[in-house]
Amino acid sequence: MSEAPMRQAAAPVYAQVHVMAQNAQPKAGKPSGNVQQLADALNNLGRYKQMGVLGQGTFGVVIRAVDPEANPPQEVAIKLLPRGDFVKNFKTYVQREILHQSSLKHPFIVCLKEVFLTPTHLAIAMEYAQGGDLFKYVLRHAPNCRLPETQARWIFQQLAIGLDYCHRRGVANRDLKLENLLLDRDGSDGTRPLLKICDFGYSQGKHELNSSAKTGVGTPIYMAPEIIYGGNRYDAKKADIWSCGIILYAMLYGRYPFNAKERDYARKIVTAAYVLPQDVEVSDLCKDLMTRVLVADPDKRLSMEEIRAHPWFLHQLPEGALEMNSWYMQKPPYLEQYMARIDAIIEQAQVKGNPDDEVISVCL
Ligand SMILES: Nc1ncnc2c1ncn2[C@@H]1O[C@H](COP(=O)(O)OP(=O)(O)OP(=O)(O)O)[C@@H](O)[C@H]1O
Repeated sequence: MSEAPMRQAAAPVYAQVHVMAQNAQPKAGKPSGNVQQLADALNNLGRYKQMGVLGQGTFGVVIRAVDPEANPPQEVAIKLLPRGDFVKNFKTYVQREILHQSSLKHPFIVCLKEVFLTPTHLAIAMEYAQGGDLFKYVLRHAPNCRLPETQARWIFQQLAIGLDYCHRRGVANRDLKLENLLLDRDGSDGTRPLLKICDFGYSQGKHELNSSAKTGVGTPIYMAPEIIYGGNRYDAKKADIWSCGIILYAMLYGRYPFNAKERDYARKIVTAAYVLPQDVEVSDLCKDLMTRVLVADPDKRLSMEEIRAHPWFLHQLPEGALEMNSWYMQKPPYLEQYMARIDAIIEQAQVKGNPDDEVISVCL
């Protein structure tokens, strides 16, 4: 058996940033997660009211807060990155996260609301997804950590539609995984959660997509064969589609198709040597789609268009879902007008602030 049990995926690998992270973190100071320190940082803004800490990722602490000035008051999630060396060392990551994600306005993508600078932190306020991440959602389906096929299809449909929109906008995510897919509710009341793709820190933008990607990015067990194989020239959109196949597999079987603990797991990914467990009942149509997505050769892998035309994908797809991206594409990317101000904030975030500095902010 080569499949792996459901464990939190290892941190993403980003050939340059990852090495930098390892070298720079002690000096730059990883966010401590100290609640009082975070509260102080927010008090300087005097607008958001902190409600608790949601978690800490590789690049920052995320807190839950309320915007009391919104009508009605609105819950938000705020990612806090310490000002100074930290932002300086991870400037590319920070720029990608803010610039790419703020150009994406879609119901299946976490919406960035405001970027602001406190004396201590660069803060990114975004839509709060109260259902948590898909990894935990799948784990809650005890005892097997598997979603019923209809539920997995609903999530996959949203993922494909959200990702299709990103790709049409010229953005490839490059770190799609269960942990980076959030849900607007936990579904415990029987309603179907809406998916929210988040974390665009490793994404590739329009200007970069015209040429192929040059940096091997992603989380190992979700990484496409062409990245592992060569790593220096690949189509990031096709690599995203592979990751969707891994996500679908994990939702259905409650395990991953490849086991990063095995010595030859990289070879298995490169040759797409995975098995479909026989102990789980999955329809033939679903297996047909999954095995045509998890194809080692990116040229033979299903394209987004082909996925969207596949009968398993189309089954029980809500009316109008196929057309919704054309509608969202009509909305002009408003980003240009904010670009200079966002750049200025990121520039300023590379130096530490003073306690009496005025808070600078851009609403997106
Ligand atoms: N908009 C949001 N709504 C609700 N929870 C969120 C939101 N954004 C992030 N979180 C949660 O906050 C925690 C930290 O998120 P973050 O994106 O910084 O790191 P990560 O995805 O866990 O790690 P990494 O950046 O290393 O991949 C995670 O548990 C994540 O689910």
